[in-house]
Amino acid sequence: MNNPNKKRLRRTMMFLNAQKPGLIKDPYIYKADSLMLDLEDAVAENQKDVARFSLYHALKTVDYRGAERVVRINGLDTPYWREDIRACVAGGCDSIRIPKTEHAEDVRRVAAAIAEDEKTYGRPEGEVLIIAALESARGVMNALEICESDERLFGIALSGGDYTKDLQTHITGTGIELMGARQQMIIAARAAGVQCFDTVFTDLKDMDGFRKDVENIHLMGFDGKSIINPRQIPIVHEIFTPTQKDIIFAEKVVKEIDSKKALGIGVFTVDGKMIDIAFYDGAKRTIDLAKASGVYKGDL
Ligand SMILES: CC(=O)SCCNC(=O)CCNC(=O)[C@H](O)C(C)(C)COP(=O)(O)OP(=O)(O)OC[C@H]1O[C@@H](n2cnc3c(N)ncnc32)[C@H](O)[C@@H]1OP(=O)(O)O
Ligand SMILES: O=C([O-])CC(=O)C(=O)O
Ligand SMILES: [Mg+2]
Repeated sequence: MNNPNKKRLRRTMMFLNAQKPGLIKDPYIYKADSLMLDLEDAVAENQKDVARFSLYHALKTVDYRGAERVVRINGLDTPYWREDIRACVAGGCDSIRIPKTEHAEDVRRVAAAIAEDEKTYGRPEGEVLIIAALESARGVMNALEICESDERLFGIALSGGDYTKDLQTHITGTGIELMGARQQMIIAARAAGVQCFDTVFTDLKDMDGFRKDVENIHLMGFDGKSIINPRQIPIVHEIFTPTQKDIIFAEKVVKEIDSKKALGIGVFTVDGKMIDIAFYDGAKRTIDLAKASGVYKGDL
């Protein structure tokens, strides 16, 4: 089960309420990398069946033009999650987001249900992937076991609203209250070789605060961010896409390391900066990210 989509580009993962046909009929126009159709907290309790029905038909009929179709199902402590998975798999979704994940076993329960439904609805085994949202102190403490829980899991995401509630604090806009969780989660994700995503920023009036938040999580090593509104997309894509200056430098590093290696030279400078083999993977990653983002013009 080696699904190449596990590593796809996911700078922006945009939530939209599956209850609203006006939102789910054509959200690909905004060009988020992933669309997260929500059956959980954005949907009122007495609208769960309506939202699931509408989601199924959207998955069946709308061409999302290459955007990943992720569905956030209801929690495993609700009566809805099993039917949610059936609608997702039968409808043709790409991935399932598990909310409020606390243990590796939560992921394995969802994976077993997906496997059953893939068989029933004739989909290839392993096609539907999983992302686990960590929304509590226990979930964050168990980040590594969750990252290593199942082959289908491509990543974990911090869900700051519920997480700060569990910590008995609140979202401040400064990021102080999220520091520990962010650090622990990115370390766990990298140790396990899966992707890691930051939480939503809900103050749509504070675009400067949003930009600072994105800059910080980019520097911490996150792969992308959950977002709630199309206006947030260009800022995240700008920060998460390598600049032409970064790309040209990375190309020089890769080419120089390759050619100096043949000459038996291990350490040298590029544009006045010391370079050795330790810089190779980082430079390669910049080029791969540039290619995936569609901004690479070179020949590597
Ligand atoms: C803590 C959590 O659990 S977060 C996850 C659950 N939350 C969600 O799913 C909320 C997702 N976001 C939204 O529903 C909306 O952005 C809101 C309610 C926050 C704000 O809505 P608005 O005030 O209408 O936003 P805004 O004026 O910027 O909308 C501009 C356009 O973008 C569309 N739009 C807004 N948000 C989204 C979205 N998430 N996905 C797709 N389209 C969207 C609007 O429909 C509007 O389209 P129109 O110009 O054709 O009418
Ligand atoms: O996943 C997210 O970022 C949104 C969410 O559910 C939370 O903040 O609790
Ligand atoms: Mg939540």
